[in-house]
Amino acid sequence: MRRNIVAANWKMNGSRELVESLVGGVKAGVAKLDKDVEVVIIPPSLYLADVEKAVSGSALQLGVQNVARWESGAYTGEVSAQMASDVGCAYALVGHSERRQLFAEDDVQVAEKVRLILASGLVAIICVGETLEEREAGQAEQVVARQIRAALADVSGEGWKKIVIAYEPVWAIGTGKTATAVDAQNMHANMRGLLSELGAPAQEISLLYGGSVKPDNAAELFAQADIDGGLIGGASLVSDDFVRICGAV
Ligand SMILES: O=C[C@H](O)COP(=O)(O)O
Repeated sequence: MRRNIVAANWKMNGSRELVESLVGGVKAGVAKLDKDVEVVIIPPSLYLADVEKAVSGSALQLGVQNVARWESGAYTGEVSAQMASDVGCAYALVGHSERRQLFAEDDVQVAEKVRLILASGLVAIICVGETLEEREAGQAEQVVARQIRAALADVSGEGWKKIVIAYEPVWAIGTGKTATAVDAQNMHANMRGLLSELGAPAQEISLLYGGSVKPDNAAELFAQADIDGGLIGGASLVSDDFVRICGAV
């Protein structure tokens, strides 16, 4: 179902102390917002239980940053989609550019993970986006379309209700450079067009923007017709900033 979503990807940051201070602040701040927005906290897996405790009694949702390509078994260090669901997650990130670049996660693996995420009843937040070289070579749309087609290869029917796509230009992640609102909107409109082509209920799917979203640029980005919220990295680690971003929806 299409809805406004703001998700906090803590990446490999955090501690029990941070969980307490940050989630407490976000919980209180978001409760005061008069906004129709689903707020998702995506901490490192080790802190999921702590965050779950901290968000209890609020509407904040929980997500996992990555899941394994396998259901269960001898895969030391991995965490399955089913486990994420078991400990209270509602969302799973998949295909983040850091996973693609640093952990060689390719389109085939992303599709496998999407299948397992949906089979476990979680919503998949599928991350897509081009590098600076790809953008400068005029291939941004092509790259994003390839990533989306691959990730959604096995999705159909009810599965579409569990799909969210986050467009994150790689050159904008953690760099302070953001796509202009117009460029981001154009890409999101293309993505929605592609979803229609693929037989998805495109108007019902939430599309997020990520990449250096801050309190001072969030409102303009979120005001675009095809941008339904954001995937926030650095600014999600500062409670006031993150709450202001949630309020910008
Ligand atoms: O998952 C979040 C994105 O990678 C954006 O990170 P950032 O807000 O630090 O640029």
